[in-house]
Parts: sequence; structure tokens; C-alpha cells
Amino acid sequence: MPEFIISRRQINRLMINQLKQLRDKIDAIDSELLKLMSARAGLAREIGQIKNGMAYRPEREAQVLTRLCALNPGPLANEHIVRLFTEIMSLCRSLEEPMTIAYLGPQGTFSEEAALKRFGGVVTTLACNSIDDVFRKVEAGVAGYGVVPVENSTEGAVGRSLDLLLHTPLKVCGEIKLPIHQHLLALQTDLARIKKIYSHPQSFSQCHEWLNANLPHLPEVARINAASNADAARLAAGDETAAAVAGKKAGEVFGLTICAENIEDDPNNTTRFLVIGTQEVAASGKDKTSLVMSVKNRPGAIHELLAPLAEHGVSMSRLESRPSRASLWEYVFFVDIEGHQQDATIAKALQELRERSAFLKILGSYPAM
Ligand SMILES: O=C(O)C(=O)C[C@]1(C(=O)O)C=C[C@@H](O)C=C1
Repeated sequence: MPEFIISRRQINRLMINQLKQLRDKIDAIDSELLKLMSARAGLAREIGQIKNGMAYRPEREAQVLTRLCALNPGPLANEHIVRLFTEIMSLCRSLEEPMTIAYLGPQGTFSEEAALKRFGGVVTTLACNSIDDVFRKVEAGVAGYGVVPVENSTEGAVGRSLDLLLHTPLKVCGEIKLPIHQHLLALQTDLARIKKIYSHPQSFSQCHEWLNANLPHLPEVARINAASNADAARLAAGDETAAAVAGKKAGEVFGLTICAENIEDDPNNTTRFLVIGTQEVAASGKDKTSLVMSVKNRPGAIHELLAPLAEHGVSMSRLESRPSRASLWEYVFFVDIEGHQQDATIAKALQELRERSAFLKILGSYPAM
């Protein structure tokens, strides 16, 4: 039998040919994508002229993403399809109208990450120094929308956001669930040299066990509270013996190295953010409605108040109580239900809730994401 000996040079040539063929195919596909993308952008611009204002339509974007995830043939994961098409819609939207999004800053916070996750990168972001300021900027029209944290899976509700929702004329236009990964960040990676750690109190408690187990030489007093994770990263960037517990983005902004990754005690640690704006969002087909209400303080009151939800088969995904501040031991209840306020069943249940409550405010209906 004849033997074929292929030289290394021939193998290289074969590989180069194969690479070239595959890259030619990618070039051809990219040309098609470019044509299709330009056609898509042109259509979005036409839609923008018809709509004449309010370019952002959360319900439509949710429908686009849901449809594409259902069609997704792979190998890209649905999560990647969502990222890709969020950017495409962000670009298309920018041709209709420039958008400014206010978030709880400074640059590098999880709120900024949440804002970019929902709106994509083709927006102007406005870092605010408090949750109050995010509300103020949107109420004053300086920003079209705002992004505020509302609850964390480990730490519970963000009280300030709830208190402000009670009084604001703004609507809840969307929700963003962001997996929160905390890292130990510093200018250098020798843990033994770290003498103090900066972080936001919430982040400290999310990483409590890891810090105790991995930095036993550091007493609790060496944990210094910062106004935000990004601020913690800024402080650690000025001191070789300091570290910060913060997200990856904050480390990048301030030039820190990751000493230890994903140090949160609960790997499913997630923060839920709300998008606030002036818009009443139309139904997407899979929605949530947030409301806040109060009842007179007497035995069984909350049970009676919520009865219409059970009677109409409406699912409640969240119930949170807050002191009302109006009088001692009076509470308001923040409730999330599944469905849109314009759905017939939901409208009926809401009407009955309104009749039974001392006060009821619908904060908004928006796509459940
Ligand atoms: O359908 C619209 O209303 C559009 O403006 C188009 C489009 C898109 O790119 O698909 C862009 C912005 C909206 O938020 C929703 C969707």
C-alpha cells in the first residue's frame, strides 16, 4: 500500500485554505447582515416618524426578544440573542430619538449595568448621587427614564425606592433582574497585604461568610462602608493595602485587579431594578402590575383586602410592607401581580381592591422579564 506523507508545510497550507474558505463565508454573511441591519434601521426610522415621540416601547421590545428566543436555533444561547438584539434595538431607537437614562451612580455601579442591560449601549447615561436624585431627574424631564434598585434576593427590599414610588407621579415601565457577582478587587493580588476593605454595607453582608473564611487576619473594623460599590473601588484605587468588594465594571473603571472572583455567599444573588418614566406601557402578553395600597389597621384586614385577587385567580408575585410614615404602626403594602391592568380580569380585581382599600395607587404595568 502506498504511503502518503504530508509535510508540515502542506498541513499549514490546508489549514490556511480551510480558514480562508470559512472566512469568505463569514464575509458573505456579514454583507447580508449589514444589508438586513440597514433595512431594519430604515424601518425603525419610519416607525419613529409615525409614532412621533416616545420612541421606547418596552412591550414591543419584550415581544421582539421573546419571539426570537423561541425561534433561536443555536448555537448562541438565548441570553446572547437577548444581548445582541437589545443592542440592535438600541441602535435603531437612537435613529428615532436620543435617550437619556438616569441611574444610581457613580459610573461602575450595578445600577449602570442594569440600565445598559435593558437599554443597550446607544443611550446617554446620567449618573445620579442618590435614588432621590434619579426620581428628580426623570420627574424634571432631564432624563427620559430612570433605573433604581428595588429588591435584592439576599438583602430584601430597597426601602428608599419604595418610599419614593409611593409619592411620585412617575410610572413603573419595566423591571430588570441582574445577577449580582461580587469580586475582591485591589491594586495587587497578595491577600496577606490587605489591611482594609471598602464596600457598600449591602455588599459586605452579601459576602460575609467568604470574607470571614478567606481574610481571617482582618477584624470587622477593617471593613469600611462606602456610599456605593463604585465608590469603594475608587477608594481602593488610591491605596496599595486596601481592597474593595464590588462588581467587575467598578474594578475596570478604577483600574483594579480581581483578587478573588464571585465571592458572594449565595451564587444566585440577584437584584431587581425598576425602570421609571412618564409612560403608560401597553400590554405585551406577559406582564406584571405593581401597586401600593393601605388598609385600616384591624385584625384580618390584609387577608380581606387581598381576597379579590384569589377570587379572580390573579397570581401575586410579591407582597412587601412598609411603615406608612403617616401614622405610627400603619403600613402600606407593595404588591406585584401577574397580568396587565387593562386585562379584563385584572381590571375587575383592581376595581374590587380599590373599593376595599383605604388607599390604592397603581404604579404601572410592564413586561415581566
Ligand atoms: O416598533 C417600534 O415601535 C420601533 O420603534 C422599533 C423598535 C425596534 O428596533 O424593533 C425600536 C424601538 C422600540 O422601543 C421598539 C422597537
